[in-house]
Order: sequence, then C-alpha cells, then structure tokens
Amino acid sequence: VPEYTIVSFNIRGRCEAARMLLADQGLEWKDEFVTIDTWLQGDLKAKAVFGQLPVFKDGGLTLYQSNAILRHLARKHGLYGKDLNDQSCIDMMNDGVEDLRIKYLQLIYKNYEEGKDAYIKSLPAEFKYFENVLGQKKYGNGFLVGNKISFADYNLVDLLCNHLVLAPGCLAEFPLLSAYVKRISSRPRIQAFLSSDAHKNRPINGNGKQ
Ligand SMILES: N[C@@H](CCC(=O)N[C@@H](CSC(=S)NCCc1ccccc1)C(=O)NCC(=O)O)C(=O)O
Repeated sequence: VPEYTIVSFNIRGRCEAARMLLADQGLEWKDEFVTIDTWLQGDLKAKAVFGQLPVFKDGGLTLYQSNAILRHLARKHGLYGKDLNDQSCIDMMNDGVEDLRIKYLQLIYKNYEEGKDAYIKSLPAEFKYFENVLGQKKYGNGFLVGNKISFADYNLVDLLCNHLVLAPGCLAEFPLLSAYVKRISSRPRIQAFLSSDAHKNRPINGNGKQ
C-alpha cells in the first residue's frame, strides 16, 4: 500500500510538482480527488489547517501547504542539496518559483481575459532571472542549485510547462531555460509521467483556464 496520499481537486494545480518528484524518484502514491461539492458540503475544509487543499498524508503525518509538502519529500529523499548552504539556496530558488506561481494563479483565477496579453508580455522580465541563475551554474547549467536535482527544480519545471501551454513560444529567447525544461522533462520517469493519461487528462487549473 503506498505510504503517500495526495488529497486534492482533480487538477494539476499546486500538486503536479510533487507528483513529478514522486514519479522521478520511483515512489508510489495514491491520489484522492475531491469534487468542489464534497469540499463545500463535507467537513474536509473545516478540518483543513488553512481551510485549503492539497493535503498530503505520509503515514500518521498530515501536511497542508504545497511547498511544505515539497520540502518534506525533499528532506526524506535527498532532494535538498549537499549541505546547509545548498538547502538555503534551494529555499531561495523555490521562493522565487512561488512568487511567479502566485502571479500565474492571479492571472488564471482573477484576471484571465483582461490580463492575459499583459501577463505574457511581462514573462521575459520574469524568466530572465531564472535564465541568469542557470547561466551561473559551473555544472553546465544543470539545476537551480548544485549538480543534483532538488524539489525547486520540479516546482519550476512544472510551472514552466504550464506557461508553455499559456504562451507556447515563451521560452524561445531563453536557451538555458528551454534546455533545462527539455532535459528534466525527458528524464525517463518524468517523461513517462507527463505522457500518462492520468497527467494528460488532469486540467491544469480549477476553472478550466490555461
Ligand atoms: N498556500 C496554499 C494554497 C492552497 C490553495 O490555494 N488551495 C485552493 C485550491 S488550489 C488553487 S491553485 N487555488 C487557486 C484559486 C482557487 C480558489 C478556489 C478554488 C479553486 C482555485 C483551495 O483549497 N481552494 C478552496 C478553498 O479555498 O476553499 C498551498 O500552497 O497549498
């Protein structure tokens, strides 16, 4: 029986990065999808620490907050760098990814029709920071920090994949970011996960906009 359970809406949303991490690491998990009706009628929301999904269960541990879930898995599975400095740099990078994710979600859920064009025009200014980070890597632009994948990489790749749906050419002027997304998404288990029906049939967001 898989030790991990993800309880979420049937969307990629804030959990797909964790699913990508689990798949890449060869780890099993169970997905429990909650409908909006169940969520609003049931006591799931009332029991949720912040009244939100996703929930992650690891044996007796129940975790909310998608970034806390990523960090928990990173600590358990060696995806948090080689030392304390790496951990802090990885935290810094993941906070940068979260900043962009919040902007993306704001567009999707609050301002899609009116805000889409301006948001896409603002992307080069956002992406150039990550392009610069990859350019500083002495390991040939391998990962955000050091020469080993971390939870921040799964989080960024998931978010960039969402952006490639929103604006297909958005990485064209960022060779390092384009190569980075290709390289990580073609890791065998990630490639298998991304081509699975489970992934492909899951909408990116909860309101059908992408
Ligand atoms: N900081 C949290 C944020 C979790 C979150 O926003 N969860 C949303 C759903 S996931 C998401 S990306 N939300 C974006 C906006 C949204 C709100 C309500 C429903 C669907 C989407 C949620 O549970 N909404 C239901 C509710 O609040 O009753 C995290 O990182 O997990």
